[in-house]
Amino acid sequence: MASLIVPKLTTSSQLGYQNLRKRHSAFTLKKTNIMMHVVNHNQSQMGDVSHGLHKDLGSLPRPLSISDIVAASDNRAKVRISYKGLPGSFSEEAAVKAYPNCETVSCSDFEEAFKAVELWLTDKVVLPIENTSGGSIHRNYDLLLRHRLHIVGEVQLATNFSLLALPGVRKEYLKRVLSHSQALDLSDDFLNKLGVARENVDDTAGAAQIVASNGLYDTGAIASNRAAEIYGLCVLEERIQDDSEIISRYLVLARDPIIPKANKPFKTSIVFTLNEGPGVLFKALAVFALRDINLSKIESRPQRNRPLRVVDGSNTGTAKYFDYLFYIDFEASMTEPRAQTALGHLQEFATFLRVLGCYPIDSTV
Ligand SMILES: O=C(O)C(=O)C[C@]1(C(=O)O)C=C[C@@H](O)C=C1
Repeated sequence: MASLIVPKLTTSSQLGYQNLRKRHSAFTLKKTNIMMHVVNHNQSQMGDVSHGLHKDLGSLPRPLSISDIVAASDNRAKVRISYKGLPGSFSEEAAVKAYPNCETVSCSDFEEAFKAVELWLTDKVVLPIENTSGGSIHRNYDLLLRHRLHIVGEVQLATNFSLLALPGVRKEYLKRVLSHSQALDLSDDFLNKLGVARENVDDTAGAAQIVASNGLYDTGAIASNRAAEIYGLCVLEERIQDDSEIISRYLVLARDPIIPKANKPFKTSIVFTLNEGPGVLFKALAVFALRDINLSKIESRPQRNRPLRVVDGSNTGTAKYFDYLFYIDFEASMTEPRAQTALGHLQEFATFLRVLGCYPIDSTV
């Protein structure tokens, strides 16, 4: 029987995590506040010691504790959200859609964006997980398991790509186009007709930023209209993607899970492993069907730390099977008895089971 893993809160004394980009002054300021809190606290304690131990102990500053940090973050007016990319990227737009008054914190990769939450530098991280044209972003499924954050929300966003260039540049001047690899792939027909070279960069907004800051008159960028505004580029053509409509789905993760409410439809995401055998996956899926619980997504990923399972069959000899992790999203809240019994049932034969989060369904685009 699998044990249900209740993820632990990850805290750290590494508040001086230095690698995050400091483009947002508000973020740097807040970060400095936390740092200063720690530094001031230590300095005043040292001052007391140097003047002898005559002071009333009650008046000495208390050591900083986790509750101070929690209180500090609760008092902040704005939620801080880390994301991979530059301002103007689609991930940032997803963060703003979910939390319109948030402070967004740009990070150079997903690991950094996750670490920012784990080190209490930001409150949440936004992670693209799938889109209707490109499918699942597999690497990001792996991140869900590698980190101990909880999914607290999902965001669906219409993703429309535009061709951007410096003011005065016309399409026929362009020799190459920069963008995120997926944005280039999903605009394949348009780029073929344009007959330009393609170059991958980290994110769509990064492409716009490179064109603008280097004054590249022969280079276009595929990015959003918002990125055009931010980096002072012109929109040469809108909605250049091959599929007329692309919807991207992002997950929002935080250190603590949320308590599901009854007034909204909720979804639960889980990951589990199974033993080899006939019909085991069928049985796993049946625990939901039996309780009339709709599954909205199923994904499998290799178990990278143990990719092959060796099974010794008495008649068939030794066999090696690929070993998988199964990720499932089902449309029920963890507060519902049918969801709890379904997971209890699954635990009877799953070899590992973890609830990644329970969160309100986003049905808006
Ligand atoms: O490059 C960006 O703007 C991103 O945010 C990356 C992102 C996304 O996460 O939505 C953008 C568009 C692509 O379709 C794939 C990835």
